Amino acid sequence: MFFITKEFTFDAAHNLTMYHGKCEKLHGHTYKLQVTVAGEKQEEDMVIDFLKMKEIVRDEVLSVLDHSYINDVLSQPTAENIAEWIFNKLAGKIRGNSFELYEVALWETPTSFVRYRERDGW
Ligand SMILES: Nc1nc2c(c(=O)[nH]1)N=C([C@H](O)[C@H](O)COP(=O)(O)OP(=O)(O)OP(=O)(O)O)CN2
Ligand SMILES: [Zn+2]
Repeated sequence: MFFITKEFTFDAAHNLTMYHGKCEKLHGHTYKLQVTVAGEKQEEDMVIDFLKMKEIVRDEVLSVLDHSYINDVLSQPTAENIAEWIFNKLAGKIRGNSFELYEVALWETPTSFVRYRERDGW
């Protein structure tokens, strides 16, 4: 089993509406996103082409979130909810006979990140 990871960044603003503290105020982050696919090698001895991952993430995620106000997409845009939303946007697009989306990891700050997988037991 191989785990293929591609990394991205995007800039966005948000405020946590159901939160009492500094993050209820409007502020922004440069989010770091890692998308990981699990699978076996097929044609060209690749699991999935990094270029294909880049195109899918650009079309499905970055086109919506980069330079956005994330509350327009999610009413409570915690890192948890954003990572889950990204996973659900990508899962149907990154699926084949020999590979599938494994994990989305999302950094809100250099020291704070979440990882989301649809199921446990990998
Ligand atoms: N479990 C979660 N906790 C917090 C979230 C979240 O999405 N999930 N979000 C926030 C705020 O959005 C905040 O922007 C990030 O918090 P924090 O890591 O405390 O930010 P700092 O800039 O203070 O980070 P440092 O790297 O520690 O300076 C809060 N909590
Ligand atoms: Zn924040």
